Formats: sequence, structure tokens, C-alpha cells
Amino acid sequence: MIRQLIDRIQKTNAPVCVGLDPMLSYIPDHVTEKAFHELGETLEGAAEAIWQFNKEIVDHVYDLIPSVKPQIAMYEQFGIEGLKVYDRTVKYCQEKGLIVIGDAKRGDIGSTSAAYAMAHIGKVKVGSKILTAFHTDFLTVNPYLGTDGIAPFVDVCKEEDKGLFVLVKTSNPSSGEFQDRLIDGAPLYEHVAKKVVEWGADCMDGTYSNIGAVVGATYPEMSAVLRKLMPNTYFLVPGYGAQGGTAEDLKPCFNKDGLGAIVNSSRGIIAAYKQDAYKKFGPEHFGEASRQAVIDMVSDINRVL
Ligand SMILES: O=C(O)c1cc(=O)[nH]c(=O)n1[C@@H]1O[C@H](COP(=O)(O)O)[C@@H](O)[C@H]1O
Repeated sequence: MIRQLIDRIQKTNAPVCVGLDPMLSYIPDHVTEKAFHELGETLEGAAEAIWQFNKEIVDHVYDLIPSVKPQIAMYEQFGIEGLKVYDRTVKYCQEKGLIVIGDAKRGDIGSTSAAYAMAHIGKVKVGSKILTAFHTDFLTVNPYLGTDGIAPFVDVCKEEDKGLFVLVKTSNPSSGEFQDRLIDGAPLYEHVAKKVVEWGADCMDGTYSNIGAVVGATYPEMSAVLRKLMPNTYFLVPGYGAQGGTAEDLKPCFNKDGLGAIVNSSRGIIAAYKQDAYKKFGPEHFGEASRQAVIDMVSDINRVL
């Protein structure tokens, strides 16, 4: 799957992922009002609003980018109705040729991870039938239960040609609380990075492995160290834009060949129409504002590569 992702990155010349993280507060009033008029101020109404919002954004940006990353929490907050829209969004994006990174940050004891893996990137047996549930192309996973919590995901990646992004150094302000703690003279995130290389060694597809790493844009010195430690690991880099990460901060995440990283922006793209730079589009044209924000993000990143 990493080969398909790289292929699309090269075709679009855009190492960019649009985060489909639709909070209701980002959705323009005309969209929510229509959905509430049809279905009431209900979970169904909220789900319909986020579907209409997502569709408009995807329709405006799919030709510019290689991938999207729906964050499942934004859908889960509306219960089953929200999860149905998560599934519908994943399928719609795949139909549009986009690679979908399911951001669910799963990870548990081995048997439970195996069930998560089947749900999100694998297949599930029902009687005599083999069925798929969410079926995203990549999944974000949490490695803090250790190898037996990750191995079931890696096994499914091998069987299904799917990929993972394993949390290594996250973008949030408190990420150092545990991740930067020194163990045997090295920060914990470096120990995790070495494990990611080990887990990915059997999943190479060309130069890069299907087992990637999440490395936040907000700690560029650490990204530089991690780039050296994991030369053949693709990085998913969140934290650009809304969290303060700049194009300069992203540079250490890339290899000399201009590959090695895909940068996510969620609020910065989907809620672009609310930012001063894009207010001229107006809420009615929020999709066009998102398209312009993608174009600007791509040229900002390509400027430093
Ligand atoms: O795994 C992630 O995607 C992730 C890891 C991380 O370290 N930091 C981080 O922000 N994320 C996700 O990336 C997205 C960032 O959103 P924005 O800050 O709006 O661009 C959210 O979906 C987060 O859940």
C-alpha cells in the first residue's frame, strides 16, 4: 500500500493529507440548517450535516491530493449514525481514487488488536462468508502495549497489502511527558522508532515499508533524529497549520529524494473558510476555500523541499 501512496504523492506532487475531522462547529450554518430541517436536531441530523460537509470538501480537493485522514472520534461522537458516515466517507474517498488513512489510534492486548485489525484494515468471517467492515488503506496505531499489541496489525498488513502509522513522537504539547523520558540513555520515542523499523522489516514494498510512523511537525529537532533512525519508514506528520507547525519545521521529516513524509492538515483545510485569508469565499463556498487552502499548503511545503 505504501507504493500506491507514494505513486499518488508523485502524481499529484503533493505530500499532503487532508484530515477529515468534521466538528459540527466547523460546518457552515446553511449545511447544518438543511440537515436539521430534514432530520431534526438529532444524531441523524448531525451525521447528515457532516456527510454533506465532507462530500463538498472531497469533491473540491480530491484531484489535488493523494490521501485523506478521517479521524474516527469526530464521527464516533454521533454514535452509530456518525460511524455510518465514517464508513460512507471512507468508501466515497476510495471511489475518488484517494488513499484513506483511518485515524483510530488502536492498540490493545494481542487478541483484541486482532479484532481491531480485522475491523479496520482486514476482513471478518461471518459463517461461510468473508466480509469487510471499515476497510481503510492505512490505520494509525498506538504501540504502548508492546509487540504483541502491534503484531496482529502487521500480520493483516502483510495479508491484505495495507499499512500502519505507529505513534512515535506525537505533536501535542504534553507529548514529552512520557515519550521524551530517557531509558538506557535514549528517549522513549527512539526506542519505539527502533521497534517500528523492526516491525516494518518484513513489510517492505520497494524502498519504504508499509509500517510507517507518526512524527509530529511541532518537534523538528526530534524529527531530524527520527529521520536518521528510520530511513525507510514513511512518516505521517500532523501538526502543520492549526497546531503551529510550519513548512520549515517539516523539512527534517523528508529524505533527500523528497519522499519519506506525508503532512496532514485538518482544521487548516476543512475550516479554511473561517480564516481571514479565505473569508472572501464566504461560508456558501467553503469547498472552494478548502481547495485554495490545499493549493497554498502544497506550494508552501514544496517551497522547502
Ligand atoms: O495520528 C494522528 O493523526 C495525530 C498524531 C499526532 O501526534 N497529532 C495529531 O494532531 N494527530 C491527528 O492529526 C489531526 C490534526 O488536526 P489539525 O490540528 O486540525 O490539523 C487530528 O486528527 C489529530 O488527531
